[in-house]
Amino acid sequence: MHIHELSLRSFRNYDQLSLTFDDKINVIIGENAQGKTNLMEAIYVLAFARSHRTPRDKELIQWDEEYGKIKGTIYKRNRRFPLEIIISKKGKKAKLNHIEQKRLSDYIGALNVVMFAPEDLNLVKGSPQVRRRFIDMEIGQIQPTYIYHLGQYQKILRQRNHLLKDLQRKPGADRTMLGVMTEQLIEHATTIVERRFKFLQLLRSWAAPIHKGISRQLEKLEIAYDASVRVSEDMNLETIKRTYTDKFLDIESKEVERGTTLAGPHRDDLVFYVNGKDVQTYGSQGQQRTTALSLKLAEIELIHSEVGEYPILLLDDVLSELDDYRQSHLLHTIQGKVQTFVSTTSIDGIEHEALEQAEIFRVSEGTIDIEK
Ligand SMILES: Nc1ncnc2c1ncn2[C@@H]1O[C@H](COP(=O)(O)OP(=O)(O)OP(=O)(O)O)[C@@H](O)[C@H]1O
Repeated sequence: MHIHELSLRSFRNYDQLSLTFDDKINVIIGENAQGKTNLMEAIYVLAFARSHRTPRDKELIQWDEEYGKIKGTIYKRNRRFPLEIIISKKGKKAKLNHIEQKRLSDYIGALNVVMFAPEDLNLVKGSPQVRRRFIDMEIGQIQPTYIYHLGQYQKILRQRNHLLKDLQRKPGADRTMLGVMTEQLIEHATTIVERRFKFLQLLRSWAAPIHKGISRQLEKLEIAYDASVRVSEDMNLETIKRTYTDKFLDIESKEVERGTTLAGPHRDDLVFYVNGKDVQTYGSQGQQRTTALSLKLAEIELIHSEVGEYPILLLDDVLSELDDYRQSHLLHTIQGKVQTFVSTTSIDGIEHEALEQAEIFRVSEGTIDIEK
């Protein structure tokens, strides 16, 4: 799939912008703070109806404006799809084929995007939240109903935590409502966990051979799910549910005492092992980077196998962070098959034949000129 046209209105530092892109490689060059990441972000928001760098949609609207708009035309399975996101101070609207989608889960998934930015190199070293977000975003774009379960789970989790805080103050109060909420929480939690397990199996099957290739056959990558409730990948949904129910019965008093939910997918994590050793603890910076790169490349292949088309790849200022070997591995892998956007302050350090045919866009203070 690829984005053919993109137009922005009052989005970040872009007043008005209209561009058409090459279906292979597009390079966005500019000094710092000119709008490179903002352009990448616009494509990301067009795919996910949310930003990768802020949870506050309002920040996306150009200062002093009432609303911001991103419009794009994408081609997927040789069909043309117009997409549109309108962000106002009151909320946002997502339109697919000019029709507003009431539920974001009906919108997300039309455009598949893989973003690779310097902060993704933190996937291994960073907090569990970074890894949960990674897995959630990826499952969400190939299985939009996952987003629905995740949204419901988070809503019930907030209400349940609120109730647990109340019970913490009045431990003798009636707990009927807590039971009802726990049941609802388990319903969504178990679906989330079961889908994460299935996704992990796929991710592993792609990431392990890719990692082996990048490490010149020297490293074996394994990925484990670190669950806060003792569930395992060989369990079916029924068994996962039973295990969850037992766990929550077990920890009820402790949860009331602490005033918060102590187990569930919001507390789970991923662990990466290279040659049997936990990369987060024992891996060198190079091994951690190779792991992050393998996961990103695996994501591209996984989306291709599930959706039938390659996603769009956004490389935001990340090429210069990779050494020549990893850079060239990445560019070689995507060459000719993945529409890619590369942002950089200078193209000098990036020497690869893939970039020779690229369309070059120069960004300066929120305006873009095309250079051939
Ligand atoms: N809502 C907004 N309205 C107007 N301008 C904004 C808004 N949000 C951010 N900006 C401006 O956008 C610019 C930053 O753009 P961007 O993050 O795309 O930089 P960049 O070109 O990627 O730079 P770097 O190479 O430093 O990452 C800053 O000048 C910032 O003040």
